[in-house]
Amino acid sequence: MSELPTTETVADTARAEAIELTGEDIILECRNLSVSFGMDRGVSRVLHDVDIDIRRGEILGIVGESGSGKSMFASALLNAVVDPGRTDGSVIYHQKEGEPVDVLGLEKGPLRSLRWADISMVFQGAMSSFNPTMDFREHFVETLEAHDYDVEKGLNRGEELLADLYLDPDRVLDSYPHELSGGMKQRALIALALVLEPEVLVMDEPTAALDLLMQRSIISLLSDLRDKYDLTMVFITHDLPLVTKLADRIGVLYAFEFAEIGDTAEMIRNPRHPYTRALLNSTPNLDAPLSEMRPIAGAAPDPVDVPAGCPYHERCPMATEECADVKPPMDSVSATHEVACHHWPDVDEEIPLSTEGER
Ligand SMILES: Nc1ncnc2c1ncn2[C@@H]1O[C@H](COP(=O)(O)OP(=O)(O)OP(=O)(O)O)[C@@H](O)[C@H]1O
Repeated sequence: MSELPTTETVADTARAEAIELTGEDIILECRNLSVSFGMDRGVSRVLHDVDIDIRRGEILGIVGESGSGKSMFASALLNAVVDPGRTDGSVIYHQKEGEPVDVLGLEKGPLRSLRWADISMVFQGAMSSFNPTMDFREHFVETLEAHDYDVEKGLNRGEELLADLYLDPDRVLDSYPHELSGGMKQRALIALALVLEPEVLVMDEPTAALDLLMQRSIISLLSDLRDKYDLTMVFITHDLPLVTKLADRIGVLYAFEFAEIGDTAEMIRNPRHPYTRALLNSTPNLDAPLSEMRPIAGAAPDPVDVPAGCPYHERCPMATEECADVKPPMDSVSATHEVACHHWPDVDEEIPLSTEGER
Protein backbone atom coordinates (compact mmCIF):
# COMPACT_ATOMS: atom_id res chain seq x y z
CA MET A 1 0.00 0.00 0.00
CA SER A 2 1.40 3.43 -0.90
CA GLU A 3 1.94 5.90 1.93
CA LEU A 4 -0.12 9.08 2.25
CA PRO A 5 1.84 12.12 1.12
CA THR A 6 3.02 14.41 3.93
CA THR A 7 2.45 18.18 3.80
CA GLU A 8 6.09 18.50 2.83
CA THR A 9 5.81 16.19 -0.15
CA VAL A 10 2.61 17.98 -1.19
CA ALA A 11 4.44 21.32 -1.01
CA ASP A 12 7.41 19.86 -2.91
CA THR A 13 5.12 18.49 -5.59
CA ALA A 14 3.36 21.85 -5.89
CA ARG A 15 6.74 23.53 -6.29
CA ALA A 16 7.83 21.03 -8.91
CA GLU A 17 4.58 21.59 -10.83
CA ALA A 18 5.02 25.37 -10.67
CA ILE A 19 8.56 25.04 -11.99
CA GLU A 20 7.35 22.85 -14.83
CA LEU A 21 4.57 25.31 -15.66
CA THR A 22 6.60 28.50 -15.61
CA GLY A 23 10.10 27.15 -16.12
CA GLU A 24 11.09 29.15 -13.03
CA ASP A 25 12.01 28.07 -9.55
CA ILE A 26 10.95 31.00 -7.37
CA ILE A 27 12.54 31.31 -3.94
CA LEU A 28 11.06 34.64 -2.80
CA GLU A 29 7.75 35.91 -4.03
CA CYS A 30 6.90 39.53 -3.19
CA ARG A 31 3.42 40.86 -3.76
CA ASN A 32 2.23 44.43 -3.12
CA LEU A 33 5.18 44.82 -0.81
CA SER A 34 4.94 48.24 0.79
CA VAL A 35 6.61 50.09 3.62
CA SER A 36 5.26 53.26 5.17
CA PHE A 37 6.02 55.58 8.05
CA GLY A 38 3.51 57.91 9.68
CA MET A 39 5.07 61.38 9.74
CA ASP A 40 3.80 64.72 11.05
CA ARG A 41 3.40 65.96 7.48
CA GLY A 42 1.61 62.82 6.22
CA VAL A 43 2.23 59.17 5.37
CA SER A 44 5.69 58.51 3.94
CA ARG A 45 5.43 55.61 1.48
CA VAL A 46 8.99 54.45 1.10
CA LEU A 47 8.23 51.19 -0.73
CA HIS A 48 5.15 51.06 -2.89
CA ASP A 49 3.27 47.92 -3.97
CA VAL A 50 6.33 46.08 -5.23
CA ASP A 51 5.78 42.79 -7.08
CA ILE A 52 8.82 40.69 -7.84
CA ASP A 53 9.75 37.02 -7.99
CA ILE A 54 13.31 36.21 -7.01
CA ARG A 55 14.54 33.01 -8.64
CA ARG A 56 16.44 30.31 -6.83
CA GLY A 57 20.14 30.55 -7.60
CA GLU A 58 20.09 33.96 -9.27
CA ILE A 59 22.02 37.10 -8.42
CA LEU A 60 19.52 39.93 -8.54
CA GLY A 61 20.98 43.43 -8.62
CA ILE A 62 18.85 46.29 -7.31
CA VAL A 63 19.90 49.77 -8.41
CA GLY A 64 18.52 53.24 -7.94
CA GLU A 65 19.60 56.65 -6.73
CA SER A 66 19.91 57.57 -3.08
CA GLY A 67 16.57 57.49 -1.29
CA SER A 68 14.79 55.42 -3.95
CA GLY A 69 13.84 52.69 -1.45
CA LYS A 70 16.63 50.13 -1.97
CA SER A 71 17.34 49.60 1.73
CA MET A 72 13.62 49.50 2.48
CA PHE A 73 13.18 46.74 -0.09
CA ALA A 74 16.05 44.76 1.49
CA SER A 75 14.65 45.19 5.00
CA ALA A 76 11.12 44.32 3.87
CA LEU A 77 12.36 41.04 2.32
CA LEU A 78 13.46 39.93 5.79
CA ASN A 79 10.60 41.58 7.68
CA ALA A 80 13.26 43.74 9.29
CA VAL A 81 11.90 47.25 8.75
CA VAL A 82 12.72 49.44 11.75
CA ASP A 83 9.99 50.72 14.07
CA PRO A 84 7.68 52.52 13.58
CA GLY A 85 7.74 51.47 9.93
CA ARG A 86 4.81 49.39 8.71
CA THR A 87 5.29 46.60 6.16
CA ASP A 88 2.29 45.47 4.10
CA GLY A 89 1.73 42.99 1.30
CA SER A 90 3.43 39.61 1.32
CA VAL A 91 6.81 37.92 1.05
CA ILE A 92 6.59 34.17 0.57
CA TYR A 93 9.77 32.16 1.02
CA HIS A 94 9.71 28.88 -0.89
CA GLN A 95 12.14 26.69 1.00
CA LYS A 96 14.04 24.00 -0.84
CA GLU A 97 12.23 21.46 1.26
CA GLY A 98 9.05 22.06 3.19
CA GLU A 99 6.11 24.36 3.08
CA PRO A 100 6.19 27.96 1.86
CA VAL A 101 6.84 30.47 4.65
CA ASP A 102 4.87 33.71 5.04
CA VAL A 103 7.79 35.93 6.11
CA LEU A 104 5.69 38.93 7.13
CA GLY A 105 3.46 36.71 9.26
CA LEU A 106 6.22 35.09 11.32
CA GLU A 107 6.41 35.45 15.10
CA LYS A 108 9.57 36.91 16.63
CA GLY A 109 11.34 33.59 17.34
CA PRO A 110 10.92 31.88 13.95
CA LEU A 111 11.67 35.21 12.24
CA ARG A 112 14.94 35.52 14.12
CA SER A 113 15.98 32.05 13.04
CA LEU A 114 14.85 32.61 9.42
CA ARG A 115 17.00 35.74 9.24
CA TRP A 116 20.26 33.89 9.73
CA ALA A 117 19.55 30.32 8.76
CA ASP A 118 17.45 30.89 5.63
CA ILE A 119 17.68 34.49 4.44
CA SER A 120 20.73 36.27 5.73
CA MET A 121 21.59 39.91 5.32
CA VAL A 122 24.65 42.10 5.27
CA PHE A 123 23.27 45.50 6.24
CA GLN A 124 24.59 48.79 4.95
CA GLY A 125 27.46 49.97 7.12
CA ALA A 126 27.45 46.71 9.10
CA MET A 127 31.26 46.64 9.19
CA SER A 128 31.14 49.17 12.00
CA SER A 129 28.78 46.95 14.00
CA PHE A 130 31.53 44.46 14.94
CA ASN A 131 32.17 44.56 18.67
CA PRO A 132 35.67 46.09 19.03
CA THR A 133 36.37 44.09 22.20
CA MET A 134 35.69 40.69 20.60
CA ASP A 135 37.92 38.86 18.14
CA PHE A 136 36.35 37.30 15.06
CA ARG A 137 36.27 33.82 16.59
CA GLU A 138 34.08 35.20 19.38
CA HIS A 139 31.81 36.84 16.79
CA PHE A 140 31.37 33.51 15.00
CA VAL A 141 30.83 31.58 18.25
CA GLU A 142 28.32 34.12 19.52
CA THR A 143 26.28 33.87 16.32
CA LEU A 144 26.40 30.06 16.30
CA GLU A 145 25.42 29.78 19.97
CA ALA A 146 22.61 32.31 19.62
CA HIS A 147 21.06 30.02 17.01
CA ASP A 148 21.76 26.71 18.80
CA TYR A 149 24.03 25.66 15.98
CA ASP A 150 26.82 23.14 16.52
CA VAL A 151 29.76 25.44 17.30
CA GLU A 152 32.52 23.12 16.10
CA LYS A 153 30.74 22.36 12.84
CA GLY A 154 29.95 26.05 12.42
CA LEU A 155 33.54 27.13 13.03
CA ASN A 156 34.71 24.61 10.44
CA ARG A 157 32.25 26.04 7.96
CA GLY A 158 33.36 29.56 8.95
CA GLU A 159 36.98 28.63 8.24
CA GLU A 160 36.04 27.24 4.85
CA LEU A 161 34.06 30.36 4.01
CA LEU A 162 36.91 32.62 5.06
CA ALA A 163 39.27 30.62 2.86
CA ASP A 164 36.74 30.85 -0.01
CA LEU A 165 36.94 34.60 0.45
CA TYR A 166 40.74 34.50 0.18
CA LEU A 167 41.34 35.17 3.85
CA ASP A 168 43.66 33.26 6.17
CA PRO A 169 41.09 31.68 8.56
CA ASP A 170 43.38 31.38 11.60
CA ARG A 171 44.66 34.89 11.28
CA VAL A 172 41.20 36.39 10.85
CA LEU A 173 39.58 34.40 13.66
CA ASP A 174 42.29 35.53 16.08
CA SER A 175 42.07 39.18 15.01
CA TYR A 176 40.08 42.05 16.47
CA PRO A 177 38.05 44.23 14.09
CA HIS A 178 40.57 47.12 14.16
CA GLU A 179 43.34 44.75 13.08
CA LEU A 180 41.77 44.07 9.65
CA SER A 181 41.49 46.33 6.62
CA GLY A 182 38.05 47.39 5.35
CA GLY A 183 38.13 44.83 2.55
CA MET A 184 39.09 42.03 4.94
CA LYS A 185 36.41 43.02 7.44
CA GLN A 186 33.76 43.10 4.73
CA ARG A 187 34.74 39.62 3.57
CA ALA A 188 34.70 38.36 7.18
CA LEU A 189 31.21 39.82 7.51
CA ILE A 190 30.05 37.95 4.41
CA ALA A 191 31.51 34.71 5.84
CA LEU A 192 29.67 35.36 9.12
CA ALA A 193 26.41 35.99 7.25
CA LEU A 194 26.78 32.60 5.54
CA VAL A 195 27.85 30.56 8.54
CA LEU A 196 24.36 29.20 9.28
CA GLU A 197 24.01 27.93 5.71
CA PRO A 198 21.28 30.29 4.49
CA GLU A 199 19.80 29.85 1.02
CA VAL A 200 19.55 33.58 0.34
CA LEU A 201 22.04 36.36 1.00
CA VAL A 202 20.80 39.94 0.82
CA MET A 203 23.55 42.57 0.70
CA ASP A 204 22.95 46.30 1.00
CA GLU A 205 25.81 48.32 -0.52
CA PRO A 206 28.40 45.74 0.60
CA THR A 207 31.26 47.34 -1.28
CA ALA A 208 30.41 51.03 -1.01
CA ALA A 209 33.21 51.89 1.42
CA LEU A 210 35.90 49.97 -0.47
CA ASP A 211 38.32 50.95 -3.20
CA LEU A 212 37.64 49.99 -6.78
CA LEU A 213 40.02 47.05 -6.88
CA MET A 214 38.58 45.55 -3.69
CA GLN A 215 35.02 46.07 -4.99
CA ARG A 216 35.83 44.18 -8.14
CA SER A 217 37.53 41.33 -6.31
CA ILE A 218 34.62 40.99 -3.85
CA ILE A 219 32.05 40.74 -6.62
CA SER A 220 34.05 38.04 -8.31
CA LEU A 221 34.28 36.15 -4.99
CA LEU A 222 30.52 36.51 -4.52
CA SER A 223 29.92 34.94 -7.86
CA ASP A 224 32.15 31.98 -6.89
CA LEU A 225 30.33 31.62 -3.56
CA ARG A 226 26.97 31.53 -5.30
CA ASP A 227 28.16 28.66 -7.48
CA LYS A 228 29.80 26.71 -4.68
CA TYR A 229 26.96 26.97 -2.15
CA ASP A 230 23.96 27.23 -4.54
CA LEU A 231 23.07 30.61 -3.09
CA THR A 232 20.53 33.15 -4.21
CA MET A 233 21.82 36.70 -3.85
CA VAL A 234 20.20 40.11 -3.78
CA PHE A 235 22.84 42.78 -4.29
CA ILE A 236 21.73 46.33 -3.56
CA THR A 237 23.76 49.24 -4.83
CA HIS A 238 23.66 52.66 -6.44
CA ASP A 239 26.66 51.57 -8.52
CA LEU A 240 25.18 50.52 -11.85
CA PRO A 241 28.52 49.77 -13.57
CA LEU A 242 29.50 47.46 -10.70
CA VAL A 243 26.25 45.51 -10.59
CA THR A 244 26.35 44.80 -14.34
CA LYS A 245 29.51 42.77 -13.65
CA LEU A 246 27.77 40.52 -11.15
CA ALA A 247 24.01 40.29 -11.55
CA ASP A 248 22.04 37.90 -13.74
CA ARG A 249 19.10 40.26 -13.54
CA ILE A 250 18.74 43.90 -12.62
CA GLY A 251 15.79 45.74 -11.09
CA VAL A 252 15.81 49.53 -11.28
CA LEU A 253 13.99 51.21 -8.42
CA TYR A 254 12.64 54.69 -8.94
CA ALA A 255 10.55 56.48 -6.34
CA PHE A 256 9.97 53.38 -4.18
CA GLU A 257 8.87 51.01 -6.95
CA PHE A 258 10.41 49.13 -9.87
CA ALA A 259 10.61 51.10 -13.09
CA GLU A 260 12.21 48.25 -15.05
CA ILE A 261 13.36 44.68 -14.40
CA GLY A 262 15.21 42.46 -16.84
CA ASP A 263 18.10 40.18 -17.60
CA THR A 264 21.34 42.13 -17.25
CA ALA A 265 22.26 41.90 -20.93
CA GLU A 266 18.84 43.24 -21.95
CA MET A 267 19.01 46.03 -19.40
CA ILE A 268 22.36 47.16 -20.79
CA ARG A 269 21.69 46.66 -24.50
CA ASN A 270 18.00 47.42 -24.69
CA PRO A 271 16.88 49.48 -21.68
CA ARG A 272 13.31 50.67 -22.20
CA HIS A 273 12.67 53.03 -19.30
CA PRO A 274 13.75 56.66 -19.72
CA TYR A 275 15.16 56.57 -16.18
CA THR A 276 17.26 53.44 -16.84
CA ARG A 277 18.55 55.20 -19.97
CA ALA A 278 19.38 58.30 -17.93
CA LEU A 279 21.28 56.10 -15.46
CA LEU A 280 23.22 54.40 -18.25
CA ASN A 281 23.88 57.67 -20.03
CA SER A 282 25.20 59.19 -16.82
CA THR A 283 28.12 56.77 -16.83
CA PRO A 284 30.82 57.25 -19.51
CA ASN A 285 31.03 53.48 -19.98
CA LEU A 286 30.40 50.45 -17.82
CA ASP A 287 34.06 50.05 -16.96
CA ALA A 288 34.27 53.53 -15.50
CA PRO A 289 34.13 53.89 -11.73
CA LEU A 290 31.01 55.22 -10.04
CA SER A 291 32.81 58.49 -9.28
CA GLU A 292 32.67 59.29 -12.99
CA MET A 293 28.89 59.06 -13.14
CA ARG A 294 27.19 62.39 -13.78
CA PRO A 295 24.10 63.24 -11.73
CA ILE A 296 20.71 63.00 -13.45
CA ALA A 297 18.92 66.34 -13.75
CA GLY A 298 16.02 66.93 -11.35
CA ALA A 299 15.31 65.69 -7.87
CA ALA A 300 13.99 62.34 -6.64
CA PRO A 301 10.39 62.49 -5.37
CA ASP A 302 9.53 63.05 -1.73
CA PRO A 303 7.97 59.86 -0.28
CA VAL A 304 5.21 61.90 1.34
CA ASP A 305 4.29 63.48 -1.97
CA VAL A 306 5.03 61.21 -4.94
CA PRO A 307 3.63 62.76 -8.15
CA ALA A 308 0.43 61.29 -9.62
CA GLY A 309 0.72 59.28 -12.84
CA CYS A 310 4.21 58.05 -13.66
CA PRO A 311 6.45 58.97 -10.73
CA TYR A 312 9.23 59.91 -13.20
CA HIS A 313 7.14 62.21 -15.41
CA GLU A 314 8.40 65.47 -13.91
CA ARG A 315 11.99 64.59 -14.91
CA CYS A 316 11.24 62.69 -18.10
CA PRO A 317 11.94 64.26 -21.51
CA MET A 318 9.27 62.03 -23.07
CA ALA A 319 6.46 62.84 -20.64
CA THR A 320 3.01 63.53 -22.05
CA GLU A 321 -0.30 64.38 -20.43
CA GLU A 322 -1.01 60.67 -20.12
CA CYS A 323 2.14 60.27 -18.02
CA ALA A 324 1.01 63.00 -15.62
CA ASP A 325 -2.41 61.40 -15.21
CA VAL A 326 -2.11 57.65 -15.58
CA LYS A 327 0.31 55.43 -13.74
CA PRO A 328 1.93 53.07 -16.27
CA PRO A 329 1.51 49.37 -15.44
CA MET A 330 4.41 46.92 -15.78
CA ASP A 331 4.45 45.84 -19.41
CA SER A 332 6.35 42.90 -20.93
CA VAL A 333 9.11 43.83 -23.34
CA SER A 334 10.12 40.17 -23.63
CA ALA A 335 9.72 37.04 -21.52
CA THR A 336 12.67 38.23 -19.41
CA HIS A 337 12.18 41.97 -19.39
CA GLU A 338 9.43 44.28 -18.11
CA VAL A 339 9.02 48.01 -17.85
CA ALA A 340 6.60 50.56 -16.41
CA CYS A 341 6.45 53.26 -19.10
CA HIS A 342 3.68 54.37 -21.46
CA HIS A 343 6.17 55.17 -24.20
CA TRP A 344 8.73 52.39 -24.01
CA PRO A 345 8.47 51.41 -27.72
CA ASP A 346 9.59 54.95 -28.72
CA VAL A 347 12.43 55.37 -26.30
CA ASP A 348 15.21 54.57 -28.83
CA GLU A 349 14.51 57.67 -30.95
CA GLU A 350 13.73 59.95 -28.02
CA ILE A 351 16.58 59.03 -25.67
CA PRO A 352 19.49 57.48 -27.57
CA LEU A 353 22.06 55.65 -25.53
CA SER A 354 25.19 57.78 -25.52
CA THR A 355 27.58 54.97 -24.69
CA GLU A 356 26.03 52.27 -26.85
CA GLY A 357 29.15 51.69 -28.92
CA GLU A 358 31.26 51.09 -25.84
CA ARG A 359 29.03 48.51 -24.16
N1 LIG B 1 13.41 55.32 9.79
C1 LIG B 1 12.85 56.01 8.79
N2 LIG B 1 11.73 56.75 8.98
C2 LIG B 1 11.15 57.41 7.97
N3 LIG B 1 11.63 57.46 6.71
C3 LIG B 1 12.75 56.75 6.46
C4 LIG B 1 13.42 56.00 7.48
N4 LIG B 1 14.52 55.41 6.92
C5 LIG B 1 14.52 55.80 5.63
N5 LIG B 1 13.47 56.59 5.34
C6 LIG B 1 13.13 57.18 4.04
O1 LIG B 1 12.79 56.13 3.16
C7 LIG B 1 13.14 56.48 1.82
C8 LIG B 1 13.88 55.32 1.19
O2 LIG B 1 15.09 55.14 1.91
P1 LIG B 1 16.12 53.97 1.61
O3 LIG B 1 17.10 53.99 2.75
O4 LIG B 1 15.40 52.73 1.33
O5 LIG B 1 16.81 54.52 0.28
P2 LIG B 1 18.07 53.92 -0.48
O6 LIG B 1 17.64 53.81 -1.90
O7 LIG B 1 18.56 52.70 0.19
O8 LIG B 1 19.09 55.11 -0.33
P3 LIG B 1 20.69 55.08 -0.08
O9 LIG B 1 21.30 54.66 -1.38
O10 LIG B 1 20.97 56.52 0.24
O11 LIG B 1 20.93 54.14 1.05
C9 LIG B 1 13.94 57.77 1.91
O12 LIG B 1 13.12 58.84 1.54
C10 LIG B 1 14.31 57.85 3.37
O13 LIG B 1 14.41 59.20 3.77
